Amino acid sequence: MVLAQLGGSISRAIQQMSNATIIDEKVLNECLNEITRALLQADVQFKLVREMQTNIKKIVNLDDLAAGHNKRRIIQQAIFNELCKILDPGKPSFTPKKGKPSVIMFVGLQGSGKTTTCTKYAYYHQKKGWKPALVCADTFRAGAFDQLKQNATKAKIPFYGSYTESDPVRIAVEGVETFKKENCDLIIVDTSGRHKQEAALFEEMRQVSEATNPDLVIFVMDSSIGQAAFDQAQAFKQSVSVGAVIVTKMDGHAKGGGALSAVAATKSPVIFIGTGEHMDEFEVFDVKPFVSRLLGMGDWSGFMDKIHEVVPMDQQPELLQKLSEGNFTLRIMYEQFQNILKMGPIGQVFSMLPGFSSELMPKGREKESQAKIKRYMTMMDSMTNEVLCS
Ligand SMILES: Nc1nc2c(ncn2[C@@H]2O[C@H](COP(=O)(O)OP(=O)(O)OP(=O)(O)O)[C@@H](O)[C@H]2O)c(=O)[nH]1
Repeated sequence: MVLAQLGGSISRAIQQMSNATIIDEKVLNECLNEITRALLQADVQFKLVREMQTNIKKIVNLDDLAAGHNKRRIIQQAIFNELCKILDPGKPSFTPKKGKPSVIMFVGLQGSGKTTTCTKYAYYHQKKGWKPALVCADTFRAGAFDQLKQNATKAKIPFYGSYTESDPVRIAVEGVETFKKENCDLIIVDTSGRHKQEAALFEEMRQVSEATNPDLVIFVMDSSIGQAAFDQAQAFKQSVSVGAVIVTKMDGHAKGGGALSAVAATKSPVIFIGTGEHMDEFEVFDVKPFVSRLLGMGDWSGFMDKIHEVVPMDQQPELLQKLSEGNFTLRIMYEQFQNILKMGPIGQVFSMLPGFSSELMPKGREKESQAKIKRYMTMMDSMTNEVLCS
């Protein structure tokens, strides 16, 4: 997973510090230097890393911490808070309201995944009862309209675009008007990919924004973006009022630190992440559970939600009752193994438990573990049948 290596390095630095008998200035500095190195290696912008280090040092004043204070926990919490601060500027993004038309404009660098993400965003809301529509204002890339049309048709979402009109402003305005008349409540405008060096394309984006007056501009960013991330993201923010970020390709193995910098540059929250090429590989983004899992600190609330999702409500009290009576049968064990498999990729589930960073369960090994559990299941299946039949 993206950023897994960074998470692993930070966790190791904290662990090494914990192993020290006394946590003094020297030990803290060593830990922070290690974290700084990891962040820089992962492509996080230098200025951001410096700021983070200064803030942590300000918060963790070892002289002021009375004996008996759990210094390790305080330092770990400070690192956690600083990473959260990068990903969440503290002000929520505009939230569209069902039944009331909202215009959402997608912008970003070339190939960042805008068109794919527009459809994912529309599909996600459509499943929740919204009436979304897609407008293709990308007249720059040949094939952009065809791609959007194909995605929209597959998801049964209405779309608007043109093969002949070359003015994206005109298409965007016409599309938005059309879908407002059709009472669509989420009108999504896809725009061309561009870099800050392309002044004319930036001016064009500004014009589309001015003409359609979007309620929210979403900056779509590829997680593998490197050192140039901060400046590019800042240029977008200065041209149009970016209000939220979606980070794509989180299923890859990119270093991901550039993405952290770019998020900081937009001063806007990450609202979703893309985790694959398919329409439903799209997740709501929550900062705290994400950073918690990244640092191997677990995500108990996410884990409990998963359990509630897979163990049917009516079976939960019965299961607890049996367990409290020490009544743990082969049948219960079998059913619980089945439930674990329903919880999704095993790596994702493990990363919710404290002590497991996603680096410890890389993608390749997830399949291996899932296969092992499946083999246990088959074994358990025949054992259960044998016991029940005898
Ligand atoms: N693995 C993975 N691939 C993705 C994800 N999101 C998009 N892609 C792929 O990234 C490539 C580029 O996506 P597009 O949606 O065409 O990107 P774009 O930003 O619209 O491209 P331009 O219009 O040229 O700027 C495609 O091959 C997508 O399938 C993701 O979350 N994970």
